[in-house]
Amino acid sequence: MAEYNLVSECVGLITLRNPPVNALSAAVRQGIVDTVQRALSDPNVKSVVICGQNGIFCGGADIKEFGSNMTGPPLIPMIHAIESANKPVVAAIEGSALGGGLELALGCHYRIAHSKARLGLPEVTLGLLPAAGGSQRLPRLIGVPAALNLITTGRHVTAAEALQLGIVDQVTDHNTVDAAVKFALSVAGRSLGPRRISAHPCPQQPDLDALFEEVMQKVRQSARGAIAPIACVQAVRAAATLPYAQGMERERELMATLFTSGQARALQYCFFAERAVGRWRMPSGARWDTSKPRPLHKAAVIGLGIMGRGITVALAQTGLSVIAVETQEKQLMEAKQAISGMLERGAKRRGVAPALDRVIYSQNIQAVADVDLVIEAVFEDIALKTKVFQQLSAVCKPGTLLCTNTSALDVDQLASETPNPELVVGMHFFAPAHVMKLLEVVYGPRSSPQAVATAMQLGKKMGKASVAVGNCRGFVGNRMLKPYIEEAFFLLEEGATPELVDQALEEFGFAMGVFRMSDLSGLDVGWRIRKGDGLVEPSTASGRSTRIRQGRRYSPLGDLLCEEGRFGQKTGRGWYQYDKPGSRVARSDPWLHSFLGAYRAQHGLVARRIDHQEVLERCLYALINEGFHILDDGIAAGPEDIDVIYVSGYGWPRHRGGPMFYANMVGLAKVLERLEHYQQLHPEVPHLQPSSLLRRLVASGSPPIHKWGEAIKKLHSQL
Ligand SMILES: C[C@H](O)[C@H](C)C(=O)SCCNC(=O)CCNC(=O)[C@H](O)C(C)(C)COP(=O)([O-])OP(=O)([O-])OC[C@H]1O[C@@H](n2cnc3c(N)ncnc32)[C@H](O)[C@@H]1OP(=O)([O-])[O-]
Repeated sequence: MAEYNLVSECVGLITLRNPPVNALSAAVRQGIVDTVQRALSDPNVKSVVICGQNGIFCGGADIKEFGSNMTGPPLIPMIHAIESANKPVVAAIEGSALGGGLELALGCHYRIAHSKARLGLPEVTLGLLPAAGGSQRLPRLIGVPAALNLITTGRHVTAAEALQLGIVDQVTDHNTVDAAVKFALSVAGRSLGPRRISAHPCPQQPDLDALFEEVMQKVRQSARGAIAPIACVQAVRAAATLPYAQGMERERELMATLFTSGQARALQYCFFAERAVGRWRMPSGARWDTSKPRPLHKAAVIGLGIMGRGITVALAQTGLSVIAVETQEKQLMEAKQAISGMLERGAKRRGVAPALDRVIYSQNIQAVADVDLVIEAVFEDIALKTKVFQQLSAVCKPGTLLCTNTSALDVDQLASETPNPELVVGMHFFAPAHVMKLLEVVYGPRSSPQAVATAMQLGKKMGKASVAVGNCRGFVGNRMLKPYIEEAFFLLEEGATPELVDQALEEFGFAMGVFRMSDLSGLDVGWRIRKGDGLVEPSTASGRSTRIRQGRRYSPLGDLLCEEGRFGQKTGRGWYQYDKPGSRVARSDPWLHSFLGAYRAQHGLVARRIDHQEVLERCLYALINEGFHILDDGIAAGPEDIDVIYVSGYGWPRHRGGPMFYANMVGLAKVLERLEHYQQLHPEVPHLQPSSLLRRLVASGSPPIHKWGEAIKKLHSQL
């Protein structure tokens, strides 16, 4: 809907009305066509202002309409009508002007933005490109390099940067609509030819071919198989090399290749999934809109190792004052330096003053007596964490929320060490904690809805993708990672190499394959956990280590490498070799290949040819199958929770939607059939046994992902 008013006697004011972001739905588009027509045909009107209600200009095309037949007036002629108008049209930009919203503003003759506004063409993040003239008008307005950067990254720019780039004509700290109306009055009657961007020639670039070649190479590399960024470069190239009308035709052709693509559906699914996980529910029925978070003024972090330092920075950047506790003096001093450095760098990036005084350091746990929330981040040892929780229960004021950053230990066991288990939740951060987007908020059977609500709200304030999950071994992310890693080990036993497995996964879209990732995080981390589980056995006299443990197939390959001191990057040797300890460039290691050969010979294993398809099926379907178990256990509220966890914390390629969405795309029957196939070949591998939920979904005709709810009685999915 678009509302029309005559203001200041001769300015037609058009207000977009479609809460919450004034998306350009069919009704809004019709409203704009009608109101622009009305303004242009009203002789009293000398100029026009377009604005959005509720302090937001326009969030772009209505993404919810993409899945259905589009009705209503198309965007391109609507914007052309504005650009070719014979009266000046001024866009009053508050809040956001994104995608079709910015394209609408680029069709206007002038743009006035509030200093807090954000502008951008983020279509590439939805698997699309700016298809309402944005890929043709923006390069003409701000030049090819700047337009290429905005369109291929989809990043939002501040009003200040938009002014500097030439996207907007004026920035105001005051009422934007008033400023726009005043501006519109001042330009009434001026010639509009020079203000029609589509008529501008595209600023020529010296050596245009070289520029596009360089950008295309960079984009192909970072895209990791995503097709939209490539199409974005091709669309801007059309703007730089073709007349406007032909460029628009090229934009339309390229958009047609993207609009119905699986990648676009995956990326738009991620967009809505990231918003759905904020509307969390617990098996008890407690939910986001019935549980009031507790106000937080002061927080504390116990243990200032790598994780504790990152968590302290993330907390301080929300505006909270933080007590950072580390009992070891040397560790405390080093932490203080590291944290100050991270705060300064973060502040510089955000153009704000570093909040160094917001963090108070102490060696004494007594210092946290009056905080509202504590996050414990000490070494991953149950005995040590138990002691800390007992100390906190004695020191903290009544009602203080006690959170643990454990990545695998039992949150409810820690809760039972305190007089108020309802105040205990897990807040599982990912390294580096002030950078990584994902936060698993882990509730135990006794965690109160208020504790979960408070942790989820704090996660949102920290800019995290916060997902509420139930307490179980490895929670969601690490629990699914286990079968994925085990399958990778088994593939090595059967003839694969780390290079082959990693290449298959990286071509699929992962930033890093499982073995390069293992070298980065350190092989000793998993070794310590396997030791804790009683899985690691000393090599037998014959040097042959058993490959069945606790009744199932087990590959000791990782243990054997650790026994050799090969912990990965940190020791310069792991599944790959590195120039020196700490360097990051992985190179094939002949030692590792001969070690694998010897290992197979020792165990009477005959290497066979393994292709990328098998690597993907075994590693990804094992992980997905565990996802179905997690849904059936009610540990994750819905497939979107699992997918947001994997996309924002485990490097699952966003243009593949996430493990559960991918399974839906591949076809549940296919996933089931392949799991059954591999389970027959490897009966001693329980995680290949298809989950009963997967069987139920296939038996009920493989319903689309948003309908999985019915099959999972416990599910409280929202899609
Ligand atoms: C032709 C043209 O070239 C092409 C093809 C296009 O134009 S493609 C479209 C391009 N536009 C975008 O990529 C911008 C997408 N939106 C955003 O980035 C953000 O929303 C925001 C504008 C910066 C506000 O952030 P927020 O944090 O204040 O609120 P929110 O929680 O995010 O959103 C609040 C609610 O609004 C919903 N919503 C937001 N933008 C929407 C959109 N464009 N269409 C439909 N719904 C939208 C969202 O799902 C949520 O719903 P619910 O969960 O409450 O039910």
